[in-house]
Parts: sequence; C-alpha cells; structure tokens
Amino acid sequence: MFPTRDIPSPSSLFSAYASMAASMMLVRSMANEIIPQPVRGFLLSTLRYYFKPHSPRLTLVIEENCGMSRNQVYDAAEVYLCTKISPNTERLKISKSPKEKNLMIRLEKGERLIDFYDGVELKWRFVCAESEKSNPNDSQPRSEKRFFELSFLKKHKEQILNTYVPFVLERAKAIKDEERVLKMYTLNSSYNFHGVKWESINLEHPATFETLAMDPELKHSVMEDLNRFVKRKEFYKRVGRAWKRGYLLYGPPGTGKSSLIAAMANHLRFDVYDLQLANILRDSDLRKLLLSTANRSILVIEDIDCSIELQDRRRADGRKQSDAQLVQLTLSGLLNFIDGLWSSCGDERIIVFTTNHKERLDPALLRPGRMDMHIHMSYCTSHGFKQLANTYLGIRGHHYLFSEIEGFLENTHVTPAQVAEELMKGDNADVALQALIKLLKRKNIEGDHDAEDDDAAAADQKNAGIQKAKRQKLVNKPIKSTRNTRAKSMIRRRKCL
Ligand SMILES: Nc1ncnc2c1ncn2[C@@H]1O[C@H](COP(=O)(O)OP(=O)(O)OP(=O)(O)O)[C@@H](O)[C@H]1O
Ligand SMILES: [Mg+2]
Repeated sequence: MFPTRDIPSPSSLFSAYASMAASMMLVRSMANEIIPQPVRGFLLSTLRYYFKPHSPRLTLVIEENCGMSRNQVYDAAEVYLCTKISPNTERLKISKSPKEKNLMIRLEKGERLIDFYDGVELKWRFVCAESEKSNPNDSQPRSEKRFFELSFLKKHKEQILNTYVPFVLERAKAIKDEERVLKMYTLNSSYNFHGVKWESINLEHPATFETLAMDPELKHSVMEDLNRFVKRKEFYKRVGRAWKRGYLLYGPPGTGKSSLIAAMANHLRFDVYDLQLANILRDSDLRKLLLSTANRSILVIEDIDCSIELQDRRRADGRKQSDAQLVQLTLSGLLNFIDGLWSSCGDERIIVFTTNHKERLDPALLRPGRMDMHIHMSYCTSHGFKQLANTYLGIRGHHYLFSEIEGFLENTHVTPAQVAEELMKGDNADVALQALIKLLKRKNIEGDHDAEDDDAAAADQKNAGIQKAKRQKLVNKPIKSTRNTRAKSMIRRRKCL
C-alpha cells in the first residue's frame, strides 16, 4: 500500500502562490538594491540571449553615414544593386542631373533583392526609417535614416565580409567610372594676382584605341602598360615609389599624339588636365595648379620643346633681364615638382609630354626613370591605313584600290591626319580612296625629303606661334589661345597642299 498524499485545497494553493510571489518581489527588490544597474542589465541580456530562439541568419546593417562622412559600403551597395534588379522588383527611383549622361536608377524604400555570390544566397533590403528625436519638444522635422540590410547564413560570415563586400566595392567603382562623364581641365585665360585656375569642360573626344591608327604591337604594349599600371597599387607601395607613370609621345604633327591621349583617358576613364605652360609665369603657380589636380587623372603637357625658358636651362643666363624677372618658371622646377611632392601626394597619376622634336628636348627630360615609356607616333603605315579605312569608310576586308595605296605608303610620308582628311571627302569608298591615291601620287613626286622639311617647318611654325603667345603674356596682353590654333591650321593647310 502506498501512503496517500494529501491533496492541497484551492485556498491553500492560492496562499502558497501569494507567498511565493511576495518572496519573489522581495528578492527582486533586494536584488534591485543589492545588484547595481549595469550588472543587472548585463545579467538580463545574457539570460535573454540564452533563452531566445536562435536564427541561423546574420544581418549586416549598412547605414548611409559613418559619423560625419559617407559610408563607402552604403554608396557602393546603392550602385551595385542597380545591376541586380529582378523582374520581381516593384518600385525604382530614377533621376538625371544635367551633367550626367545616363539615367540614374536606384532602389525605392522597402524593396528587396536577392543576389548570389559563389553559390551563397544574399538577401538585400533597402530601409528608410524616421530617426528618433533626441528631444521630443524639438520642432525640427524628424530626419530620415537610410540603410541597407544584408542577410545570409551565419556560416558564410567570413566569406561575405572578406570577399563579397570588397567585390561589391570594386564593382561599384567600375560602374561609376563607366557612368562618369570625363572632364578636360584647361587653364583659364585671365591672369590676375591669384594666378591661373583650372576650368573644366566635358571631355567628349571620341578617340579610342580601336579607332587609333598605330603600329599594332606598339598599341598593344601601350594598353598593356596602362592596364598594368592601374593594377599595381600594392607594387608601388611595396617598392616605395610614387604611383605615377610618365609617357613621352613624339612624332610629326598629325600622327595622333593628342588622339592617343584621348584614347588613354577614355580607356582608363581618367580626367585630363591640359597644362599649357605658356600660361604660367612662376613655379609657385605651377605648384598650386599641380596640387589642385585630382587622382586618377592624366596631366598633359603638349609641345614641351616649345618654350624658350623650358627648352634649355643653360640659356637662362643669357636671357634679357626683363624676361628673367617676369618668367620664373623653369624646367627643373617643373620636373622636381612632378618627381617629388606632386606625385607623392596623389595616386594613379599619369603624365604625358608631347613633342614634334624629341631631339630638341632637354636631356633632363629624357633621363631614364623620368618618362617611363617613349612612344613614337609615326607616318601612316599599311596597317594604319586599313584601320582608318575601316573607321572612316567601314571597309573591313579588302578593296581593289588597297594594293595600289599600300604600295605608295611603303615609300611616302603621309600622316594619319592627312589620310583621314582624304577619307572624309566622300561617303563613296571609291571616291575617297581615289582622292587618297591622288594625294599619295603628288607626295611621291614631291619626294620624301620635302615631306620631312615640311614637317620640320610645320612644327617650327607651331613653335613660333606658341613663343609669340608667350611673349604676349609677358607684356600682360590677354591672349585668346596660347596653343595658337591659327598656327596649327596653317600647318595643316600647308601639309595638305
Ligand atoms: N594615328 C591616328 N589614328 C587615327 N586618327 C588620327 C591619327 N593621327 C591623326 N589622326 C586624325 O588627325 C587629327 C589630328 O591628329 P592629332 O591632333 O592627334 O595629331 P598630333 O600628333 O597631336 O598633332 P600635333 O603634333 O600637331 O599636336 C585627329 O583628330 C584624328 O582625326
Ligand atoms: Mg597634338
């Protein structure tokens, strides 16, 4: 026989419960008194953590700002996610500012997206929430807090943080570069006591490596060189060199030096700073201008041989006193600054010098290590001609007039600019090619040596134009164009005759 237990009556149960609750309250109030607030908070959150059901997912919150500055991950996500818009997306925001080429498409608040990376599913959500007012009596409207939520299985945490997020940052940079309108900076013409300043316009030069007529191997090596340069951030850091690269482009007028610069800018999506030295009088102005150039840009100094002061430092002593007082810009000042401070306080800098006369350059410029690559832009070759015929006339294969033209090109000096001009003379390929043959025949009769004389004369004429512009500057006469476009068009006219 088992002993029978006494079954408690409801009234006894109630009194037991009441006394337990009272003792709990007593313990709690004692705990409140005994255990300090921070420790209590910690104990409660720990207990909550252990008794809460655990989710296998991790959510990263990517807020718009981090302190005073923008959160780069947020900006990158905004751009990157536009490429992931699915047919299920219901609302998108579009906008376009006057300076942008394309529509800007962004997610609308509350929209969700799914992305896959290396087989991992990633859920994105764009959230806009009104932020709490720190002071409820504040009459200011609540500000909006925007953030992305990125959730995925916890086991992928390392992979997402170490590879996916950097991947999103990199993709966004590439997308932004493609969307960006390139700028061309030139110097404003008014020289006052503040010196000269950069002014920008959109760079819409259509030249690309594809349309450029130049030796295919040389073209390939220039492209390779540029691609390697932009990828070598860590290399430059490791070897302790400034992340800059210099190119010297040389060759007769009309062989595509300026076109190559535009092709480089379009290829890398870099802005161009066209530094017309004739507009600068002092090293201090030059320094100011160089320091205000941005990273990921190409600094261009055209016709470097065309400035008396820069051409040969040894002549400086012989200069007239008045000129010496006014012109304080020196080649050494330029080179020292480019090699030193300027290149070390920026990243991904490219500098390009052009000249029609490499042999006239100061040896300081040609010293090894100064201009990393010397690129000779030469007269039109058979390959270059075919490239131009493709670009201008759309001829991809062979044409019955090609062999005659190629025969002439082997022993006639004609620049790609001259060939291009002939090919533009008609939409009809036969007419344009016949016009080119006529030019080649005439040049062939005149003889090569004349052509060379012509080039030298053309370059000298251009040089003289720039010198004149510089002298005008010295007597403080405002000049419209230091590059002397008139001189250039005269050169072209003469060369085309
Ligand atoms: N290699 C080339 N490939 C394609 N087009 C060319 C080439 N060279 C010249 N051209 C055509 O001729 C025009 C003038 O060429 P560009 O201004 O590039 O010559 P340049 O070498 O810079 O001359 P300069 O020494 O006078 O500054 C270009 O706008 C382009 O249309
Ligand atoms: Mg040029």
